[in-house]
Amino acid sequence: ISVREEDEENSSRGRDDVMYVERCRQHRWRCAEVTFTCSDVALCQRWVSSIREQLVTITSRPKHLLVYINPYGGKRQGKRIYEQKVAPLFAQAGISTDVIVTEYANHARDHLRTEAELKNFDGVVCVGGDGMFSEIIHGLIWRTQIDDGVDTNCPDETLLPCSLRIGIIPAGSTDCICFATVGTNDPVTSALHIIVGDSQPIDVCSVHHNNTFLRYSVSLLGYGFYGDVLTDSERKRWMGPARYDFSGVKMFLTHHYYEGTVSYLPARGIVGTPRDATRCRSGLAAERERGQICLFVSENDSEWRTVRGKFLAINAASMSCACPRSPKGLSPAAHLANGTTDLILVRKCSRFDFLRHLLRHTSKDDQFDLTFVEVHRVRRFRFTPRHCQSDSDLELDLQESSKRQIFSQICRDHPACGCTPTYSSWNCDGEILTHTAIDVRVHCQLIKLFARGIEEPAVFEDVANPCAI
Ligand SMILES: CCCCCCCCCCCCC/C=C/[C@@H](O)[C@H](COP(=O)(O)O)NC(=O)CCCCC
Ligand SMILES: Nc1ncnc2c1ncn2[C@@H]1O[C@H](COP(=O)(O)OP(=O)(O)O)[C@@H](O)[C@H]1O
Ligand SMILES: [Ca+2]
Repeated sequence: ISVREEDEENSSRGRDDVMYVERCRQHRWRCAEVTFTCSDVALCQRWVSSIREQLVTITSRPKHLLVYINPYGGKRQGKRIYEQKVAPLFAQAGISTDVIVTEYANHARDHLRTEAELKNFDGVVCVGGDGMFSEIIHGLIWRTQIDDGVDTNCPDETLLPCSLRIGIIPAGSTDCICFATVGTNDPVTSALHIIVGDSQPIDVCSVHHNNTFLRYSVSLLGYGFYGDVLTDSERKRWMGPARYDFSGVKMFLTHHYYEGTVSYLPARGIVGTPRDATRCRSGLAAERERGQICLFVSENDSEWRTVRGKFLAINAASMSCACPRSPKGLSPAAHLANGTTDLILVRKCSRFDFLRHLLRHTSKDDQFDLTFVEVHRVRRFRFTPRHCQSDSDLELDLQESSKRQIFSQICRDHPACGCTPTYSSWNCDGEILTHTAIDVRVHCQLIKLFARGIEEPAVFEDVANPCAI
């Protein structure tokens, strides 16, 4: 990280402190320090300047960063986390910063779009949750495309990759993007990945409706269960991150399903499937694989497939979506940068079966090994909700609605009738998208993070010497 020369008064000895990264348990990194002493002061100074020269030659390390802090997300600790845990490390590593504490939603996005002097910086740091990260990528992607005249309303346009890397200091409620790319939600670990200049490309989904751009997504696009949990939880922000647990149980009990048509373009010519036991991990082999995968991407190699039905959840996971609530994620084998998203369709089933599926997100069991769940690795997909139901469907639904009466009391939106609403909304990286009919396309490696993907535990876990956490 850095080297510091110590003055020892009335002593002819030289002394310097070297700060370095030490790996700890569960993917955490810590800043450790070692002191070198030497009887020859001049030799000691040569050590210091030699280490400093070596550090300067590592060009991937950022020197100037633009930092956005969301003071409102998570437990509202973003500012404190940055000032107490991150800023001192940046200062020690000789990184200068411009810090903006946001004053309203979309402040960071709009500042990046219109004001920020991006040429002055080597990267952007986001202090907040997935929603704050979403603001940053919307600003950066927009800025990159506008500079080159790309029409972002056209879903078929090839988007230009953003050159600035983004660092995430987790200070939100789920922080799934940080967890799924670093392996832990720990501000110090994230700061150290930024300091050492890590780089991890990430796929981005564009979401359109009728040739109009709606949003970008990098982690979860979820309709049905996760859309409903998000909508309900936003009304309970005062609860902090616990709002998701409350709304999760509530939406599980209400058991809404939604009818519609999903069409998708299966990913051809890629290594792996969503049912693999292997995981996306950092390292040279994975990097080579990633490079190849994006070279061979072609939508023309595949044919559209269509699935109609009643769904409790339609989830597209462009990364594993691992987070503390679900350590292996919604799609444990999903890759960070292979140009695909894992489309998970959970058909209407009993509450008991849906609970079995949900609980498997939190255990080692396979959440896809159920008759009502299917998963496809895709490059593109569309969803269209069904507007009106046939008479026979209505009759079946009437029979079911009597069973639902007992649960309807807890559903504020539909307190009396026990009916299921026709539409859900999309959960797009934790932001509500009210358009239901959408066209989604994956853009391979559109952005880069100051991260390296999750390291294999065997690489670094020294059981004999775990550092204190
Ligand atoms: C009835 C028991 C339910 C148990 C379900 C456990 C499964 C949890 C899977 C969580 C996947 C989360 C995917 C990540 C989404 C985030 O982008 C989003 C916003 O994050 P942030 O802005 O940092 O808050 N978080 C969510 O949508 C929360 C979903 C929680 C669902 C219980
Ligand atoms: N200063 C602010 N005041 C209010 N909302 C903000 C502010 N800055 C950012 N936001 C918005 O806060 C929302 C939640 O932020 P996020 O970082 O996702 O936290 P959480 O993980 O708790 O949801 C996002 O929609 C983001 O756009
Ligand atoms: Ca959020």
